[in-house]
Amino acid sequence: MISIKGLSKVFKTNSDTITAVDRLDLDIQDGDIFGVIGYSGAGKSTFVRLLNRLEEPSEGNITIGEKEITALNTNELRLARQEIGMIFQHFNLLWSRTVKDNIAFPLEIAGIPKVERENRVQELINLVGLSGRENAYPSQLSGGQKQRVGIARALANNPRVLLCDEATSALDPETTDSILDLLVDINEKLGLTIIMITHEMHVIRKICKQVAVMENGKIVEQGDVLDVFLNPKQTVTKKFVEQVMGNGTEDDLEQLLETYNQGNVVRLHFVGESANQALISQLAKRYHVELNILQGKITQTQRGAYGTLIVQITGETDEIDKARQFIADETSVEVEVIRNVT
Ligand SMILES: Nc1ncnc2c1ncn2[C@@H]1O[C@H](COP(=O)(O)OP(=O)(O)OP(=O)(O)O)[C@@H](O)[C@H]1O
Repeated sequence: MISIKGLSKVFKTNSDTITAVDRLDLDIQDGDIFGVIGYSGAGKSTFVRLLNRLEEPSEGNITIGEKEITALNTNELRLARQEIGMIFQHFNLLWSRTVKDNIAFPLEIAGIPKVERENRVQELINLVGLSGRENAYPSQLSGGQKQRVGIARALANNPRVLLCDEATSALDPETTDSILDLLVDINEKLGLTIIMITHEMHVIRKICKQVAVMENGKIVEQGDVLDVFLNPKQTVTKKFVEQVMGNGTEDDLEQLLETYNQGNVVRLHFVGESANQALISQLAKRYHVELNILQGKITQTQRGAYGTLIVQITGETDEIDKARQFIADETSVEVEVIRNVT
């Protein structure tokens, strides 16, 4: 577990004192993909850099596993950092070194013998999907490929924790998704803990299990991603949820019901359902009903699907009842009846 207690960072400039991280407490479970989201200036980068002491804390404790990171001397910290990999928004690669030499770099520093090093580099190249690009230079790679090199390099010494500071913010949406898929794959294969710093709710939605929302150096809301999506409490959290779900206002329901003036209309609430895509087609196959999706938005999280659909159901009453019963008995989707025609 990663345990953070009373962590603060105060920057003092000639004219100003800025508290970037403010008495922060947080526990992160081993093997988790933990997201920290916040707007620019919230203190996310400072927070993540405190975890491996790229920034020295002004106050507080950080414990990773059995090691109290904040109590280590310089030598101990150098060794501990081998267990904490990090990737960056702008990759931070060595431009004069090839892909394989970039990945070998932390192994050289750790004093790993040449043959072992070469084997490990090849293993990492395969893991991140860069076979065939071993001898390319960073300038010859796409953004996504550069981040793959960054990931391979961060994993070289088998870390227990991977810190990701806006790791996909410089990438287009498609490349972002492929890098996020790779991170999930690595989390599952290697079981390491991933901490993702981001300002994009899409990143949280797609891969995180837990999320903390940061504002003014503090964590203002925290929990299971699905719970936070379902029930955002703080204004800042609501804004982030709107990034992926819209503002939740439905078209005028009265008007919708007037336009579709036949049959039953239900609102289906998906709260972590795993088989949502199949649900509508299953209902249509199993029962003599016709289903017409009138409105709605479903989004996928690591904890399942979340969102609502407004669906018109036409057919014989007993078939409609059976279809509704099926949803209630066999799925976690909640059915709210908007119009009941008997
Ligand atoms: N080295 C520094 N010296 C002085 N102030 C700093 C320093 N680093 C960060 N800050 C200040 O600390 C606050 C938090 O910055 P930080 O970069 O951690 O936020 P962030 O949430 O990561 O935002 P961004 O995504 O824009 O980097 C900001 O007000 C910033 O100006």
